[in-house]
Amino acid sequence: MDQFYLDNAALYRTLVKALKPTPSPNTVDAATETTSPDMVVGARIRPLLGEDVAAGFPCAVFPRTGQKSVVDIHDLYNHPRGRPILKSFKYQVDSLFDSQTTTEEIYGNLVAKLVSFAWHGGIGTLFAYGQTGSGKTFTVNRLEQLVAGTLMDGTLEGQRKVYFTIIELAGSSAYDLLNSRKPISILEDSFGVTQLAGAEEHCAQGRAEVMDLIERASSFRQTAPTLKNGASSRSHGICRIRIKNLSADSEGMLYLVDLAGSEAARDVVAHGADRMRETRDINMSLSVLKDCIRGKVMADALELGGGPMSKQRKPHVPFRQSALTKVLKHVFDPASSRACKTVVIACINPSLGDVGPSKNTLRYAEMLRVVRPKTEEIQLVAVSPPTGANAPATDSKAMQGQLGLATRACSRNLSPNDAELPFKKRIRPGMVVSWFPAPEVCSVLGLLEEDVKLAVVLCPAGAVSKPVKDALGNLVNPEDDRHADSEDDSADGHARYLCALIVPGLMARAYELNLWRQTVIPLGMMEKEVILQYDSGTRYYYISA
Ligand SMILES: Nc1ncnc2c1ncn2[C@@H]1O[C@H](COP(=O)(O)OP(=O)(O)OP(=O)(O)O)[C@@H](O)[C@H]1O
Repeated sequence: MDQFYLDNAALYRTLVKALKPTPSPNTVDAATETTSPDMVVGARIRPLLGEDVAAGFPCAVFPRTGQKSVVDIHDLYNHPRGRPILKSFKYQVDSLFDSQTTTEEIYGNLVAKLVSFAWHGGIGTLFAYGQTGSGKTFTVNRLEQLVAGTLMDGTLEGQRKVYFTIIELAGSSAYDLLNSRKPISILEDSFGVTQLAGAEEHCAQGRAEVMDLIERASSFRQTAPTLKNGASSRSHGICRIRIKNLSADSEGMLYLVDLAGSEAARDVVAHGADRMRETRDINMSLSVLKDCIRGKVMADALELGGGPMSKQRKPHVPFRQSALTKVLKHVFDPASSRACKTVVIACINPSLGDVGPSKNTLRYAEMLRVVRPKTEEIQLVAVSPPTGANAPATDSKAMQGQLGLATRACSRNLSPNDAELPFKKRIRPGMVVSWFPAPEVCSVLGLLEEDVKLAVVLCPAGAVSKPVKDALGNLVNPEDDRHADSEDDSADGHARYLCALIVPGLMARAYELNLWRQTVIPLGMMEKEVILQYDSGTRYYYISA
């Protein structure tokens, strides 16, 4: 894929330059959205580094002018019958920091509030998330120093004792970075409190001592180089600061978490089975973290609204499923009555060479924002460049190879010849279609009228000779459908297909497949083929074209 981007870098620049930045009328400004005040999702775009520029990769990530906290990513896709085309993807966060923003400004905007919250007895947590080489360690290291400065310089009101513990989690193992990387254990005591057994807690006496601790921990952080970043962290780094108020006998907590890089599969290919396993573990723990953050924020929102209604399920917060979330039990346990505030900074490498992971990082960031679903709209802008006699020919086979994993995680039919036929002539199992059910069908199926209706084709309805019921006990293929002759019917548009519903996820542009919610859809009700791409980080599908 890198070679494809490099070969087409000049075309990419031309296409991006020709784009007209028209703000979408459907875009919701972050300021007008209803998100949890206790959960802020920011994104930091790092500058293009000398090595990115030297490699020839253009910038692919652009903060949108005129729309606060919206970022566009323009990606280049191979086209089977012409030159590559540009597609644009829009992401919304709560606070966006461009490549000129300093860590000091980010501290002032997002982190200083967490410090004062923890100083007054709350639990503040900061996560830096992002693909490898995107600037997580760069950001967290400096933030640790700034936090330490504030805590130690005496400007905060009152007297506190401040204790530092800095650990590293690699898979299910944990190490004390302030004690020569000695192995420690994560245990739950009989009161249900997570203990870092064996880790030393340092009572900080002054600013210089804390800076020294931070420096020491950072030099012990285990790293193994990836293709992308020569000094990559393949582990989660957690700085825990306990702030004890002796006069009130209470304590606050501040966690600064430098998450392991979400490494792209293509980088792993060059390494061995151990690295594959390591990457799988990291991705798993990041996925559990996402479920915990969302679950906790939603549980808090329900609590504030007077508890779950009779039909609402209490959100599940699976904090016991990974070592990382076990350590952060204070933050996630729904049974905990402690006040929590969380800030996530999604770190982005703006290079076109890293555009896939950047999209994943921003999708993950969007997943963490708990926005009311009714304000969410599908917003995907596909921009086709002009084609002409001078358009370079592309080798579609070579391109499929370059697309590699992305293509396999996609609902697209891999036979390029089929693309010539109208979609109704090439219906196949696994094809995703948009359709337009009548309002009464929507209400039976529990679909909202304003949502885009998607379904995946399973088989011709006539292929199922027995009655089929969905998980709710509803018959989905009545007698008429079972005897339909799909060959003849397809000619006049009367064929019917057994399909499973694809329904909107909890955030904008995300969908989930409900295989258990089946229905029969007549060909005439199908509108067009829709290509979905699966994102393993968020475990949702996204419309790709
Ligand atoms: N805002 C920035 N300004 C200048 N350089 C930056 C910035 N952010 C990151 N860098 C540089 O980018 C490189 C990668 O950054 P860093 O090591 O922090 O990435 P990372 O996301 O922690 O990667 P990994 O997950 O592999 O550990 C480093 O050389 C760092 O100095």
